[in-house]
Amino acid sequence: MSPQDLAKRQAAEAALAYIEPGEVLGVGTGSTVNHFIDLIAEKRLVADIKGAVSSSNASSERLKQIGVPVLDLNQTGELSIYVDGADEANPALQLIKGGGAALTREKIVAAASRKFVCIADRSKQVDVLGKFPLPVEVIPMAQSYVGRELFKLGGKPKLRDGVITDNGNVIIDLHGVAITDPLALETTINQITGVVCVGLFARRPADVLIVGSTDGIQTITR
Ligand SMILES: O=C[C@H](O)[C@H](O)[C@H](O)COP(=O)(O)O
Repeated sequence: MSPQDLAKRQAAEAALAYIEPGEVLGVGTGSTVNHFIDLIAEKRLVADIKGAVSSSNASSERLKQIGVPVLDLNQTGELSIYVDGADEANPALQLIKGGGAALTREKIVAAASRKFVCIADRSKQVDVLGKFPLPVEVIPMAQSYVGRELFKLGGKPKLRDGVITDNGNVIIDLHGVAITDPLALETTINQITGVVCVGLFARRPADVLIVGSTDGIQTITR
């Protein structure tokens, strides 16, 4: 396992402590979350979990494989805990997410959860968000229009080739914008017609960030 992968696994392992027995768990998407799902099985915690609401078809499949029932958010009500990774996190625990194209469902599950526990390796920590291209999920017929509107914001919008989201939409990645005011940019992009969701989690940041590294675990709480 690479040092980065090991760091992701360490963060994922620390997040197991947030699982509330008998509760429905929110589960995100990505390689760090895959460690979290695998660890639930390895540490024999499956029976503790009533079920999970998942943010992607990929995570749903992985959860079912280890025997965790995947539930419909419309049937569960508010969730106590949501565990997910991130592409970037700033000191206010605002995030860029969507490198795996799951941003919309991730934002929905995060919004419907009381506590959002974000797990990451140290490479994801930044002072200013925006080195990682900002993913925007867009209704396919609006992709050219939205691209032109995003261009006006000063960055370089690029269609993510060959990617269709679980919701049947496309992803435009906005490159080269240093996000000094995440709340304002989230609002601006949300208001572009044809945008389904922007992968900027400023209005709903993480509540806890667990960072894994070769030096060990660091837990940051908002
Ligand atoms: O759409 C994907 C998600 O936002 C992921 O949580 C994010 O891309 C981080 O993924 P990873 O854990 O693979 O670095």
